[in-house]
Amino acid sequence: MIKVGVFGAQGRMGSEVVKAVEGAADTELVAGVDTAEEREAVRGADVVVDFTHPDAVMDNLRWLIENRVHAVVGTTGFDDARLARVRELLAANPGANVLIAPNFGIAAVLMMSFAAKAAPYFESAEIIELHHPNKADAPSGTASRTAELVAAARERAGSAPMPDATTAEVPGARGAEVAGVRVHALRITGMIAHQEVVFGTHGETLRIRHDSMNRESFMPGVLLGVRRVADLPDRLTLGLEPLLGLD
Ligand SMILES: NC(=O)c1ccc[n+]([C@@H]2O[C@H](COP(=O)([O-])OP(=O)(O)OC[C@H]3O[C@@H](n4cnc5c(N)ncnc54)[C@H](O)[C@@H]3O)[C@@H](O)[C@H]2O)c1
Ligand SMILES: O=C(O)C1=N[C@H](C(=O)O)CCC1
Repeated sequence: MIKVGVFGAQGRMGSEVVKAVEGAADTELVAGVDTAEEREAVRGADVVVDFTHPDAVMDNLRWLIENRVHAVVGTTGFDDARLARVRELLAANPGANVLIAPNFGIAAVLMMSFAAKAAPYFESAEIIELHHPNKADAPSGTASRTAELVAAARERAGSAPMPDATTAEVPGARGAEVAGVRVHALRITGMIAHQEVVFGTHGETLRIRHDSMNRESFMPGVLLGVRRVADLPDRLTLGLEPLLGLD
């Protein structure tokens, strides 16, 4: 039995994780912790899953790493500075591995992988992400990672800069730029998590779309992370790709 704790247990994702951990045959819930509750409640857990808030996750990670508890992190908002801090904490404290994935949906991971594969074949690539309006961060972690993967694939292929004649712009009309790729974030009541990567070249376009219809959709990926995090070859793993044989 893998002993699991959940940070953000009262939240939209955390409450699904609690159900998934309780429902799986090989995992056992030690405790769910939410705001203002004591992290000590998860002591004894082999793995803690964090779906909290970008403002909370770094201190949670520090606590887990210092206490040698493996971490499976779905909370978004990671940038290079945050990742450098996590590496620093891991270097100073033996014992715990960390898996941070911006999206635990298996189909979402495939969508990112397919987008990276397609990227060198098109002049233009832009990303539209659509989420529920309670989301704190924009653009989404998934969109940022997709932009980075697309940019890296284009760079490896020696792609020319994307054409764009815009000289007059209402601020924001062309979206945000992440690794040189335009990202457009929509916040729409009734939606959960959706993304379309739009590619174009002369006479042809390709749109790669992913839709999460509910939050259960993330649970197979979360449980995969819980089962594998302790044995991952690197102390810090980014994305579910290596666990799916995709990188
Ligand atoms: N990686 C993925 O597949 C994936 C999927 C969905 C959401 N997310 C991300 O997960 C995060 C949470 O999303 P959500 O929709 O569940 O949000 P939510 O607001 O519904 O839930 C977050 C919960 O965390 C709690 N919380 C805040 N600070 C805390 C702390 N210090 N300790 C313990 N609990 C704390 C809040 O009270 C809340 O109950 C966001 O960053 C979101 O982008 C990632
Ligand atoms: O609901 C959210 O918030 C989600 N966040 C992740 C992101 O930022 O990419 C994944 C999808 C759901």
